Parts: sequence; structure tokens; C-alpha cells
Amino acid sequence: MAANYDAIIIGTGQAGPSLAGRLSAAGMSVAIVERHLVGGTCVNTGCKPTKTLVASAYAAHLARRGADFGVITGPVHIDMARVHARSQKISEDGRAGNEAWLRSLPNVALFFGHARFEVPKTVRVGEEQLTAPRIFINVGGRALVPDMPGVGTVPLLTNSSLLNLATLPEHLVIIGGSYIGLEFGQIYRRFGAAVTIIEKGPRLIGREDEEVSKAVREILEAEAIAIRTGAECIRFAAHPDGIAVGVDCRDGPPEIVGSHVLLAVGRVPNTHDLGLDLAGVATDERGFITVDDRLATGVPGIWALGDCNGRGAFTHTSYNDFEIVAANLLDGADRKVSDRIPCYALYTDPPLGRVGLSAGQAEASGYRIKVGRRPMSRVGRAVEKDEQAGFMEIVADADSDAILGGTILGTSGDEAIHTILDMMANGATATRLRETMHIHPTVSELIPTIAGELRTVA
Ligand SMILES: Cc1cc2nc3c(=O)[nH]c(=O)nc-3n(C[C@H](O)[C@H](O)[C@H](O)COP(=O)(O)OP(=O)(O)OC[C@H]3O[C@@H](n4cnc5c(N)ncnc54)[C@H](O)[C@@H]3O)c2cc1C
Ligand SMILES: NC(=O)c1ccc[n+]([C@@H]2O[C@H](COP(=O)([O-])OP(=O)(O)OC[C@H]3O[C@@H](n4cnc5c(N)ncnc54)[C@H](O)[C@@H]3O)[C@@H](O)[C@H]2O)c1
Repeated sequence: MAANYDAIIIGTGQAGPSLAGRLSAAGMSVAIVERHLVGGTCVNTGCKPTKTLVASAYAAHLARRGADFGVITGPVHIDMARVHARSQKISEDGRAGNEAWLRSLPNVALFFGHARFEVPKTVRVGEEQLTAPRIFINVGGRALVPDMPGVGTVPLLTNSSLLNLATLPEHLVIIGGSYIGLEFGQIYRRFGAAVTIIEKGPRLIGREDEEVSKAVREILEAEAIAIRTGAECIRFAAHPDGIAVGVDCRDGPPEIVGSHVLLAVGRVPNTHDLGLDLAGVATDERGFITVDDRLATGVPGIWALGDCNGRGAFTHTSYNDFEIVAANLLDGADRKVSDRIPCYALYTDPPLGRVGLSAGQAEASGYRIKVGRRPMSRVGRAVEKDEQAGFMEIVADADSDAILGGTILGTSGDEAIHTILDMMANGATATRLRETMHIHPTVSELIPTIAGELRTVA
């Protein structure tokens, strides 16, 4: 006999649990299913443990730089067991908190097991058959392990298995020069490992403008992280000293030998084993569930939220998906994915905060733009903290004065970028931004100044 609910949620990532909370508060009965750890990627193998490691790595970096600030310390040692235990504890506390909260919700049943559709409104979890008129899919994704030569013949790490390591790799070779690769690369270099980042594209974080890629590369190279871009013939083989990574067919040493190798070449959605065909739910060629602007699939009563719908790949986009679906279902709203302004941060040190269009993206979209830019070496707060790497940039429409986007690669860039985001969300012009008084001394206080220095790009 099938157990009937008002709603079924598959996955406890960044959208599912909050949605369970809203549906429960609205008086609905909810079954929420998790096959592994409550909290999903962000809490267990993503944001939370990595940002904890970023904080430990920053502490190590600052300790080594003590003399720059007149603070004389002894030699710096990293206790990897403690570093690891700290990140695990913060992750575990997050998971336990999420799980306890879910269990406390009235009319919400938490099932552990792999959920799979049998027909459009019925899901099987082990021996249980669950039925509901509304089903929300929040199954997230996992690390992509491409079929590169040598995969399967040597041990390769992903973000999940690297986070289980409580010891320091002697030489960590990272394949992929984007978010995961760059964050882990700087973290482990600061813990004392030799680090090589290998990117197949011509530059790091290839979605960003060239100036950003170049500045990030300089920041990492200044910490003695080796970087190889344009690596076209990546292959793996066992080596007496670890793992040999073939990196090039053209120039540079053709092979790099590492003690450990991390694959950071993107993510795949967890949609292949959900029985989506039995439910009639369509996916694209990469496995992302096809949704409309309100996150509904083509099957009435089934929605997809978070990384599995391909409309975002961040914790905040998944959470925003929850807000959109909940507002439309329960508050009579008409919220859409296309209403949100893209924003994200890369947690290197200094971090990269990004919102809206970059200068390159705005030009490619056909805008006539005006741009203001200032190096962090001309931002008082950055000078006082002696963290002067990077730059700040604002892009506006030269015709309408609308703010199109911003980039802050610099100390506190992940926070200060919200100044631009919130102005954009309110439809403010660059002139309004220029006229808004900010607090001294902050990184954000230079944003109005830059808005006053916008120059039209010929
Ligand atoms: C190393 C790393 C660092 C990151 N850092 C950041 C960051 O700093 N900031 C940021 O915004 N984003 C970051 N991200 C991305 C962020 O973690 C994800 O975008 C976010 O977790 C996606 O959430 P989600 O709700 O889509 O699903 P997930 O969090 O992936 O959760 C999906 C859940 O569904 C479960 N599940 C899957 N299939 C089934 C099934 N058939 N039955 C039952 N349960 C199932 C899974 O076990 C999982 O618990 C990072 C990611 C990684 C890998
Ligand atoms: N700070 C954050 O918000 C944060 C942090 C970590 C992860 N994430 C999320 O996790 C997702 C995955 O991150 P990611 O860095 O793995 O993927 P990504 O898709 O951002 O980048 C993958 C990189 O690997 C390169 N690449 C692909 N195939 C390759 C190959 N065969 N050899 C060498 N390089 C190759 C690509 O050119 C690209 O630079 C991102 O979409 C991001 O949203 C976010």
C-alpha cells in the first residue's frame, strides 16, 4: 500500500528542507527523502567544509606574514589532524542541526534511502511506496569524472574524498582551474603542500574577463602555486613517486608527478538513477532536468530545484529556487528565475565577488558601456590591512546609466559586492550609486567613487 502525502521532496540539499518547512507550516503532510547525508553538498562536501578550510589557510598565511604587521611569531606549523577535525565538526554540526530541525517539523516524515519514480506521482524508497500530488526534485550533483586516459588505473580524488583526507599531500596536482580547483589549490598550498593546477582552457576561470583571470593567476603564482593552462593531452599513469599526469603535447615539461591528484573539472546532476523516464520528466543532453521559468517540469505537479535543473550551481541559487517555488505555490506570487541577478563569489584570498555582467559580457551583449576601475592598492582599507592585490570594477550602460554589473577581486570582495547587487536590484542608476554616502574606512566606500569615475569605452 502506498503512503499518501500532500508533497514529496527528493533530496535534502539547499532547497528541500526549507520547502518542507514552508509546506508543513501551510498544513501539508510532507515526505522528504535523503539517500546519504542531510544537508547535501554544501553542508557535507562543499561550501561549509571548504570555507572552514579557507579560514584555517588564511590563519596560516597571516601567521607567516606576522612580521609585516610588526607581530613577531615563531615558525608556523600546520596540525592537519586539527585542521581536518575542525572542518569535519563544523560540517557535522550543520548536518545535525538541519536534521534535528527537519525531524521537529509537524507532519514531515524523513526517509533515508534512494528515491526513484515508478509513475509520475509515485516514488519508491526501499520497501516504501510514497504517493503525492506534488513532487519536488532537489537531488543536486556530484563531481564529474571524465573518461580521460588512465582514469580507473590510479587513485584520483574528488572534492568529497579530498575532504576526508586528514594528512597533507606532498604534491597536490589539481585538474581544472575554476572554483573548486582554485579554492583547494590555495588552501593546500597555504597548508604547506606543493600545488600544481592544470587547466585545459587558455586561462584560469575562463568565464571571467581576461583581466580577472590574469590577476587571479598572479595572486596564486605569488604563493608559488604552479599553473599550467592550455593543457590538451591530460592523461594519468602510475609512477614510483605517485601519479604521473601528462599535461601537454606541445610545450613545457610533458609530465608532472604528484603524490595526489584532485579532479575539479565540473559537476554532473544526480538524475540518471531517478526513474525520470517513468515519470515522463525530460532532461537535456547533460542530464539537467528541463524546467520553465518557475521551475516546473513538463509534468504537472513536478518541480526541480537546485543544481539538478541547470539554472544555477550555487547554494544561493538553490535556496532562491525554493523561495520562488514556495512563493508561487503558497503566497499567490509570480516569481521567476529570470528575475534574479546573477551573483557569486570565488573564495580565494583575496576573494572574487561578481554581480551581473562583466565588461566583456556587457559588450558581447551589445551594450555601449562605461567602466570605472580602481586597483585595491588605491583602496584605503586594503592598504591599512596590507591586502592590496586585485581591483574593483563597475560597469554601466552608457546610454541609460543603468548599473550592469561589478567585479571586486580584493579583500572583502565577497561582502562589498552586495552594495552593487542591492543597488541593481532596486533599479538604481550609476549616478544614484555615486551619490550614496558609504562608511569610512571600508572597501565599499570606494564604490560610489568608482561610480563617479565611469568612462565610456570607445
Ligand atoms: C567543493 C565545493 C565547494 C562549494 N562552495 C560553494 C560556495 O562557497 N558557495 C556556493 O554558493 N556554492 C558552493 N558550492 C556549490 C553548492 O554546494 C551547491 O550549488 C549546492 O549545494 C547545491 O544544492 P542543491 O540543493 O542543488 O543539492 P545538493 O546540496 O547537492 O543536495 C542534493 C541531495 O540530494 C540527495 N539525493 C540525490 N539523489 C537522490 C535520490 N535519488 N534519492 C534521495 N536523495 C537523493 C543527495 O544525497 C544530496 O544530499 C560548492 C560545491 C562544492 C563541490
Ligand atoms: N565559491 C563557490 O561558490 C563555489 C566553490 C566551489 C564550487 N562551486 C560550484 O561547483 C561547481 C563545480 O566547480 P568546478 O570548479 O569543478 O567546475 P567548473 O565547471 O566551474 O570548472 C571546471 C574547470 O575545469 C576545466 N576542465 C574541464 N575539463 C578539463 C580537463 N579534462 N582537463 C583540465 N581542465 C578541465 C574547465 O575548463 C573549467 O575551467 C561550479 O559550478 C560552482 O558553481 C562554487
